[in-house]
Amino acid sequence: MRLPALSLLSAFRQTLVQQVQNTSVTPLLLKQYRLKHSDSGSKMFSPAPFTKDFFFRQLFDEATWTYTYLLADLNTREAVIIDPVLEKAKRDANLVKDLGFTLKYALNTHMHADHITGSGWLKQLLPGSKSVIAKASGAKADIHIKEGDPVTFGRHRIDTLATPGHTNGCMSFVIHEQGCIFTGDTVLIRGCGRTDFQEGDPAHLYENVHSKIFTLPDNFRIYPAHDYKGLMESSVWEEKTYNPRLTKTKEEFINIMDNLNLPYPKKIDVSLPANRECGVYDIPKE
Ligand SMILES: N[C@@H](CCC(=O)N[C@@H](CSS)C(=O)NCC(=O)O)C(=O)O
Repeated sequence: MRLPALSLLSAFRQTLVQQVQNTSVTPLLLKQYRLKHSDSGSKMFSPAPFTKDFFFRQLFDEATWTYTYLLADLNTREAVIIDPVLEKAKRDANLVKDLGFTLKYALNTHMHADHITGSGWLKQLLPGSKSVIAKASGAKADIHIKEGDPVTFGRHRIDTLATPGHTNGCMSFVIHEQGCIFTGDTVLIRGCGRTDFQEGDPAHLYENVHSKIFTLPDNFRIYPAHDYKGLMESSVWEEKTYNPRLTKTKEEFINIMDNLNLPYPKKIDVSLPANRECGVYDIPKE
């Protein structure tokens, strides 16, 4: 009897697994073999490569554990920066200059409570750049956006998603072609933004994540605004599988979020008033 090609392939794999099991191969090797040859393995390890004309740099503020992202079109040299931090504005401006980029926009995923945005000062350091934030945030900026308003730099396009829950004005920025999303504080790696101040609403956060972020392809990279454990990126698949909060039911999630009992961010009293003014309030003189 002739076996169809697919059955032959799976019979071959089965034999291989049996052979591996019968030898002294360690369980780790077996696990790696299974991951490599299963769907979940490829989903986990195969983010789409960035295109050659796309520049990506993750930057870090060690005082507040904030990630800032500098993106650029390598042909036109137009750049955008996502979630810059005031104290790092000079570093970021110097990097933009060193690389021969022109900063078009300083984007904020939301009105941060733990640090002052660098967008106001960057506008002064890099004249011509404009600050951007969601209208729903209530913060001042040169450009107010809502869901669906595209943000472009060179030929690249950021699609904007409204993902309120941590704050009313939270947005996530997707670049479909590069297979990545910048989630701000909406999805953190194995966590999510707290919902106990500003306009926090755990039900909204949960619904927005499940309907707008977890519906993206599994291999999309997730870049958050913070990580407190040293992790740098995740993927839609990883967070759908391992996020200890967002994998729960909505009711369980609300219960978790209502009982986090986290201390308030140390800089909340200076950050919120400054960020309402786009971070131009109390700019360091140096
Ligand atoms: N200790 C930090 C603040 C830590 C914190 O509250 N982070 C926020 C995002 S910044 S408002 C958050 O949502 N955390 C979620 C979590 O589960 O930790 C400081 O003092 O700045």
